[in-house]
Amino acid sequence: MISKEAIKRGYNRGKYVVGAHTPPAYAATLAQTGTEPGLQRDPVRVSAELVEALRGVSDDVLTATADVVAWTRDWWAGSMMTETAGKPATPHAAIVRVSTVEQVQAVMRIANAAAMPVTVSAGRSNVTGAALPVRGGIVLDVCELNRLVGVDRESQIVEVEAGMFGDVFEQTIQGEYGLTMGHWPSSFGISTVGGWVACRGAGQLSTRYGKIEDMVFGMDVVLADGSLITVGGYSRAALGSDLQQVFIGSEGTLGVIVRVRFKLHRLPDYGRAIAYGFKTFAIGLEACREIMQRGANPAALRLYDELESGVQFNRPDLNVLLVADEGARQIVDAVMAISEGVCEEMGEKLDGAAVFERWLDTRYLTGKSAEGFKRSPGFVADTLEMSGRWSDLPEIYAEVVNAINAVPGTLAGSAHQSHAYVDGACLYFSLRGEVEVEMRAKWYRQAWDAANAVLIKYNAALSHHHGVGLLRAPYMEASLGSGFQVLRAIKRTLDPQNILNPGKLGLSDELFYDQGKR
Ligand SMILES: Cc1cc2nc3c(=O)[nH]c(=O)nc-3n(C[C@H](O)[C@H](O)[C@H](O)COP(=O)(O)OP(=O)(O)OC[C@H]3O[C@@H](n4cnc5c(N)ncnc54)[C@H](O)[C@@H]3O)c2cc1C
Repeated sequence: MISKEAIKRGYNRGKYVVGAHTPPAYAATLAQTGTEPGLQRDPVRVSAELVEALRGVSDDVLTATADVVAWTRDWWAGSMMTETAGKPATPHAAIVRVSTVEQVQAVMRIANAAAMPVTVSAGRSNVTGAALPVRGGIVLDVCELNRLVGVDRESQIVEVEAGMFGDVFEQTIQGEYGLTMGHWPSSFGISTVGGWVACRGAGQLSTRYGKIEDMVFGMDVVLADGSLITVGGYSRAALGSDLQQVFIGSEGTLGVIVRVRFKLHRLPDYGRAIAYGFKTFAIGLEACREIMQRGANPAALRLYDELESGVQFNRPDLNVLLVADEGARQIVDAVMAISEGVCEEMGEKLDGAAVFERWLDTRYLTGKSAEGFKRSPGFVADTLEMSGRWSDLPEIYAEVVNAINAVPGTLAGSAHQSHAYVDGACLYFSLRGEVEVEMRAKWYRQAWDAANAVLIKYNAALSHHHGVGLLRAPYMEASLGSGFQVLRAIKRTLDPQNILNPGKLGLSDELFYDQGKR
């Protein structure tokens, strides 16, 4: 019912590009293309000879600066700040477009032989700079690698190529098979299924259907040397470490995901929603914890702090909680009975139908973190989603909001709880600042440094679903501690020349190329 509704109402009121990258709003305001890179270091140029070789094995190769700027633009605030200041993030690269697995393999063989960096690019809806070719080289665009391979109806498993966009994917499995994956990120129309896996994403109904790492049954990956491997493929297994999980969330640094097999669910017709208000965010969190720990898992369990409750539901006096579920009637009714029982003990009943309708109507509009604030040239808005234990979350909420608000130039920090588990939850913070245009990057980094210092202190996960990219790279070693060396070792083994998306996940951007060996 909530899943059906997403397709029925459409993404961003239909204002987006279907089946290809949708540019962020600021792109329409740019008068001209700069050529000096804002975020590239010593970019590797692709020689004319190599371009010819790539043309021979792909559908298209684009090298004109204006094309490269347009085809590497993403949704990260960092890219926006540099490009609107006259320096596009990554103007030097060759965009190589492919539509078959064999082409991906052929491109990787050529790149591997030349020790040429390759950055996989899909919907480019990431908000971390993850798909920016910071060392130049090849940008491998997989958006045309987008066929639905087939469905095993009995096992409810779909096989799909990585570049299919989320709206097309769900429309197809709902319309043709009466199934849903239940993965509903706020970017579902502008992101691809491969991008979901590569970033370890989460959808709005994750409390019932799980996060993307719970949904992948198996997948095929092309490695740095062009070889094709298959990982996963079992309901559960005891075959040593789970190799599939190594590639989920690897952000294009370990291989190119080319085909994914996902678990599906029957498309529900039944759903219900309730809403309650709480005096403090901490009490609201307590209610969420109780609901989860009493065994209920409503598809959406979302608690908004006062600032966001004011903007979203016109209730700045309360912390509004929406509990919504879909599925078999008996299960949904039981989940709602448990949830209602908890909320009655701690909160004030609100008009559930009105809160639910407002959420359904606005949840897929882009630019929500800026809502309620006046935009100006010096205005920057961004979001920070993390996860922590229930026992730490009230302090984390208060300390992160205080830390953001203490940075000069901040307009406001706020948060909602967006994904809940038995042991903890994801808090999704919004940060907005307004400073002199040339001070935006400084304000931005100070705000992120301040918030991450709190998260590292509590040993919380710095990201719950947006991933690392360039944005969180500086904090990765401090966050993962002694485990970080394992990530480095895996990277060295799978990609000894460091050609796959160098400089991301906090890993080195040093190339074999730099050592004068080519
Ligand atoms: C308005 C908005 C709302 C958002 N809401 C959510 C949300 O609710 N939940 C959520 O999880 N995220 C959300 N995001 C973030 C973003 O949409 C996700 O990270 C998404 O999964 C990225 O997919 P993409 O196809 O756009 O990938 P890209 O941005 O093109 O790439 C992201 C990273 O994945 C790598 N990659 C992409 N495809 C492959 C592949 N086939 N093989 C190997 N590596 C690959 C790239 O190299 C890059 O490192 C939101 C973003 C926006 C702009």
